[in-house]
Amino acid sequence: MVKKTIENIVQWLQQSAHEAGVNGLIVGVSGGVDSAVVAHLIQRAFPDHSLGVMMPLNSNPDDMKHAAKVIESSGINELTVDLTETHQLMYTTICEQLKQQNAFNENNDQLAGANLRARLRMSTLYTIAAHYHYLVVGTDNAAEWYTGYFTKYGDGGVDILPLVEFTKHEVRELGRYLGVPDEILSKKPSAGLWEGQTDESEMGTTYDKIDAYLKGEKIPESDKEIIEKMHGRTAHKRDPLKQFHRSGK
Ligand SMILES: Nc1ncnc2c1ncn2[C@@H]1O[C@H](COP(=O)(O)OP(=O)(O)OC[C@H]2O[C@@H]([n+]3cccc(C(=O)O)c3)[C@H](O)[C@@H]2O)[C@@H](O)[C@H]1O
Ligand SMILES: Nc1ncnc2c1ncn2[C@@H]1O[C@H](COP(=O)(O)OP(=O)(O)OP(=O)(O)O)[C@@H](O)[C@H]1O
Ligand SMILES: [Mg+2]
Repeated sequence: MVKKTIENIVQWLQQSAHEAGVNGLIVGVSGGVDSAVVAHLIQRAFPDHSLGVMMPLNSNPDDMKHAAKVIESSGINELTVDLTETHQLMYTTICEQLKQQNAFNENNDQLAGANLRARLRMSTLYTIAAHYHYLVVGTDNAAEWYTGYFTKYGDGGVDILPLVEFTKHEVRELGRYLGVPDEILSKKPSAGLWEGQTDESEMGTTYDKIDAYLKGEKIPESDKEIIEKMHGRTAHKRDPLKQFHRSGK
């Protein structure tokens, strides 16, 4: 069953690239399980034309060690671009201007800086992809997609999304079959956007609950409320065309 699913995704990746007329595929490799699975899948689809990019940015050294393990376990080609200085320079330059205008908002500082990280990674991937003539592959799974737990035009700014129908549990199953190292399969999901961040503590619910809810199973009312609130608030991320002004002319 998992074998067939993987064959289908690999075929779909090959077809997507051929239809787009590109030579191969690229993904950001964070040391987390979602990008680990995507790295293994794109390597299977394009053994000689797949690239994993590690983009440390004040990153937890363990995450970058895990990312290096994924490069090894998948056999994907690798590139590293350290974005620490770029981010610092860009964010402080912007904040200096905001402070001069009295518009710097302390409450939104952490999230604004965090989302800039995700958007710098997106820009880096597209710049590299243009040189290689590759498509940018995203890593969002069904739980992240439904809850909108990603940065619009950051990690959400991609060309194709092979895992968008799979729950977090299913992504781990795919990873186990593909040979993703155990320590990556069992680690706590984190966006790594600030120190100590974990997805579940930020969201206030768990992937197990979101997965169960997406499968139509019963979950506590309080978790359902959190999930539906996130879903509603992030509709604009899943369908940006909805935000276009239409005059009817
Ligand atoms: N109704 C509406 N119509 C059109 N646009 C709307 C809108 N409401 C907000 N917006 C726009 O959207 C922006 C908010 O969305 P966005 O910029 O995405 O930011 P936001 O959703 O506030 O934050 C991103 C979330 O995703 C998490 N994340 C990010 C990256 C990676 C991962 C991970 O799991 O690895 C997780 C991150 O920790 C955070 O909780 C607003 O600033 C506004 O510009
Ligand atoms: N340091 C990084 N280097 C390269 N890519 C990164 C880095 N941090 C995040 N990304 C990209 O952003 C994506 C979104 O991060 P996310 O945390 O949702 O996925 P993950 O780290 O692969 O898995 P998990 O959700 O289990 O942590 C990653 O899959 C990866 O493609
Ligand atoms: Mg992560």
